[in-house]
Amino acid sequence: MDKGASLFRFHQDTLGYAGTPVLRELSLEVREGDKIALLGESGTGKSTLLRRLRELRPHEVAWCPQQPGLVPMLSAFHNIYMGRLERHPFWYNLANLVRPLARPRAEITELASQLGLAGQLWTAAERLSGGQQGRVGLGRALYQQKPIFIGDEPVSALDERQADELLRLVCARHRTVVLALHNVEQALTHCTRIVGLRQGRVVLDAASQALTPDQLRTLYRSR
Ligand SMILES: Nc1ncnc2c1ncn2[C@@H]1O[C@H](COP(=O)(O)OP(=O)(O)OP(=O)(O)O)[C@@H](O)[C@H]1O
Repeated sequence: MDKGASLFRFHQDTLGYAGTPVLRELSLEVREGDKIALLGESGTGKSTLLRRLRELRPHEVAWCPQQPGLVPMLSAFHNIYMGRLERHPFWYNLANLVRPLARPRAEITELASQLGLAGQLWTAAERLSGGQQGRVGLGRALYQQKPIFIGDEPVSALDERQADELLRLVCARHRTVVLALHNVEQALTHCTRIVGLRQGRVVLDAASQALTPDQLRTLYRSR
């Protein structure tokens, strides 16, 4: 299969915060068509890398952060709609806030049913369960309709069946996907490439088909 165009390329780079390095000697290339799972212990730098990817191509990235950051008083519908706020003029967004317009209403109703949120579309975010809030956050990222999906543990609040369904949806709707995950089976099932981090360094970068869950679990073993 042809390799897609290069989207992100790091060569011996350091990523971190205000002079504090988190990822060291980072060499990594992400190409169009990649479906990458980032694995590694908590605190090893997965979110730091994902944030950097988003900063590098802000207009092409559908961003699903670890904390969905929903507006508590607004409905699931309106929180999902916020994924496209910037695409519309102020008056359109205001009109849609007061009385949802036909087009976004149809689009978001359809998306909400794929997310298993059909019955919660008009419920305020603050009245949803943690898993439902996570799905609204995911819906907002999907509604952005950008070619690259970057998700920071986007299904961590969901049960296995829902997580599998939604990861399938994410991968079907985006050519390029980079996800921080903790579940090695989910990573191998849904992603074609695994990047493993340990103590701020890339220690694994291989095709999923060449790997087993046990090999991936070693990323979480203390040495
Ligand atoms: N905004 C920030 N300012 C300074 N340091 C930060 C900031 N965000 C994260 N860090 C530090 O960077 C390191 C890596 O954090 P990061 O969130 O990238 O890890 P992670 O692998 O995504 O962890 P988790 O699986 O728990 O989400 C940690 O030591 C963390 O304290």
